[in-house]
Amino acid sequence: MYVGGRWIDGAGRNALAVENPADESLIATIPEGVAEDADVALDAAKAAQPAWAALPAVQRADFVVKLADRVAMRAEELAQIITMEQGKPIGQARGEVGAVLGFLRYHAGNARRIEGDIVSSDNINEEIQIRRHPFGVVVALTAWNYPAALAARKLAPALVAGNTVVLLSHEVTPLSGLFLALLADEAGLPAGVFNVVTGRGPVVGRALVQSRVTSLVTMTGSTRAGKEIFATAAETLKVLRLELGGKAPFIVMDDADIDAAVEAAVAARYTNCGQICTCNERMYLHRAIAEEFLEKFVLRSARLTIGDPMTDPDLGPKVNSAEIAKIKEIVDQAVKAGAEILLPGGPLKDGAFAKGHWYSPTVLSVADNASPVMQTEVFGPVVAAMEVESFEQAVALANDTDYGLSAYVFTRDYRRLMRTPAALKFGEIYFNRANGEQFQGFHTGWGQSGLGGEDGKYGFDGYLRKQTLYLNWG
Ligand SMILES: NC(=O)C1=CN([C@@H]2O[C@H](COP(=O)(O)OP(=O)(O)OC[C@H]3O[C@@H](n4cnc5c(N)ncnc54)[C@H](O)[C@@H]3O)[C@@H](O)[C@H]2O)C=CC1
Ligand SMILES: O=C(O)[C@@H](O)[C@@H]1OC[C@H](O)[C@H]1O
Repeated sequence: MYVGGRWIDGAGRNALAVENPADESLIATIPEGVAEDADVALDAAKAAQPAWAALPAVQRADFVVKLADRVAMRAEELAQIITMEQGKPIGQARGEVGAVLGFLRYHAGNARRIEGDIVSSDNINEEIQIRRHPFGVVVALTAWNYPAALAARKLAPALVAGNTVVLLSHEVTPLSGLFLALLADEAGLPAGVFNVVTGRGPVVGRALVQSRVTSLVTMTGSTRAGKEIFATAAETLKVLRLELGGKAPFIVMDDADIDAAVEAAVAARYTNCGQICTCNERMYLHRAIAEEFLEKFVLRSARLTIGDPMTDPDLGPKVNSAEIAKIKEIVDQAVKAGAEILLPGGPLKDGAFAKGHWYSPTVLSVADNASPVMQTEVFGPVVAAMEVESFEQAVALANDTDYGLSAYVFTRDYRRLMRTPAALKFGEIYFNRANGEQFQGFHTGWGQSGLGGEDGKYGFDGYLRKQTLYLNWG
């Protein structure tokens, strides 16, 4: 762990194994942190925060840019760490490093945009000012699907805003976060400004959320864990930013460019082996184009390459065996409930796949939106399609979910396109394109997909609290 500018070897703690999901080999062990580790890290962050906040914002941003420069210098090492611990194909891991750089550099650019307001008062000789301040100590909890990018997405705005940070690097993929700490150390970040602890969410994560030292918790992960964190945070009324699960609908209408829709549906389902919160999780296809779309989609899915992620295939392994078991269960339940199998796919266990966590692209067709595969987040290379009669039916079925993160709509009808934002209850909608947020956007989940939102000016503003001054000189 990296606390107060020093490396702590975790002596006296249990060791947690870090596995390479491609071959199940042991690549590292990390300390299984306990509540005391959380407290020590929070104290270091608290001690460092006043001096950090006192720096002009551009000087804080300079440190963040130096960190970005170190990431750029050692980009290939970080990409290989990501692939080894998480399993995404190396080309996609390089893309994740690009996202780390983007988050760091974008938010460094916000340093000169921390502003306030002067508002007219109802009283004579009085002015109202609204100021922005950092919260203090921010706790960052990340998912395993983008272990480096998700950490940078929180770290960069938090630091530029004047907060200090304690990151719990997910126990399944802890090495990327620890490597970022190493690079931050090389970049000369002052001690205690960025701290990284390891261990399990319900133990060290819970202690981080519970502590009175923590002012704000920013978490990306499952809706289940988000609810636990919400409950824990209630005791001390913490400010929360939760980026949770999704069940994105992919709507293709009769007037869509079918080939473009197929390509986007493939990218949005299978990138990172389907392990993205914005992935295409269920498809609603207008009956006039459903047959053509599915024929092409199944063909493209069947042709995707799967194998050793270091050789940069289309799909690497899933992150662990629990995830394989979870997906298999969803597919089994869906088939029991009447789903038709269009591409059997399923777990791979033989030959080159004897070791590792492999799941081949699987496509189903369903007639009932209540099917488990249309309601439960898969987070893997499995997708089901359902025929619809109209745009209105597609929207109603898409909205029939507790989630509200992202949605896809393929249509060339301008009227439909303009009606969609008010009709679909999702925080992020992709029209006529595949997934992939931009740094200046706002990644935000509605419903049980979270609260808060990240990126862009609104994401940055989330790391600043407001203070109102009534200045009377009467
Ligand atoms: N909306 C979004 O931006 C994204 C959402 N996700 C969602 O994340 C999920 C997969 O990620 P996982 O790593 O399995 O998430 P997870 O929910 O298991 O863990 C997320 C983080 O929360 C911590 N944590 C877990 N339980 C905790 C507790 N009781 N108290 C405090 N901390 C706790 C974990 O240690 C980890 O750091 C999927 O559902 C996916 O949709 C993933 C990426 C992006
Ligand atoms: O969190 C996700 O799964 C996505 O938002 C993903 O995370 C980092 C990448 O830049 C995003 O596409």
